[in-house]
Amino acid sequence: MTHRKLEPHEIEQALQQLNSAGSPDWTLDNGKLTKTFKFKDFQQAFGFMTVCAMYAEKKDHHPEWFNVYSTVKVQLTTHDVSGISLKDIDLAKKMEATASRG
Ligand SMILES: C[C@H](O)[C@H](O)[C@H]1CNC2=NC(N)=NC(=O)C2=N1
Repeated sequence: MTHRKLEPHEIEQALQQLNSAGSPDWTLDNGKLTKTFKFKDFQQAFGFMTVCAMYAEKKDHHPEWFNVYSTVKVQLTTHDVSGISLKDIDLAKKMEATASRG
């Protein structure tokens, strides 16, 4: 997995890809790949976080996130490169797949 800091046009392309499947929820917010996931209840939200946490640990790439009941706001960035890398895109894709699986 690449560590290179992505160029703005590459991030734009990745955002379009991430959003093409569903609603245009992924944005670049303060230099971070951001989305607020809404679930049915806390159990669904925490189940999502559990799956993503194990994936993050396996990949050694960890999200910033904020959970209130059924809402999980995630902010992805790569500290190593002070920006967005393919690691963030990969984690975002995993989060999409996990959330849509329910
Ligand atoms: C030492 C360890 O590999 C690094 O600190 C990893 C851990 N998790 C990480 N997570 C994120 N989001 N960015 C990083 O640069 C990062 N680096």
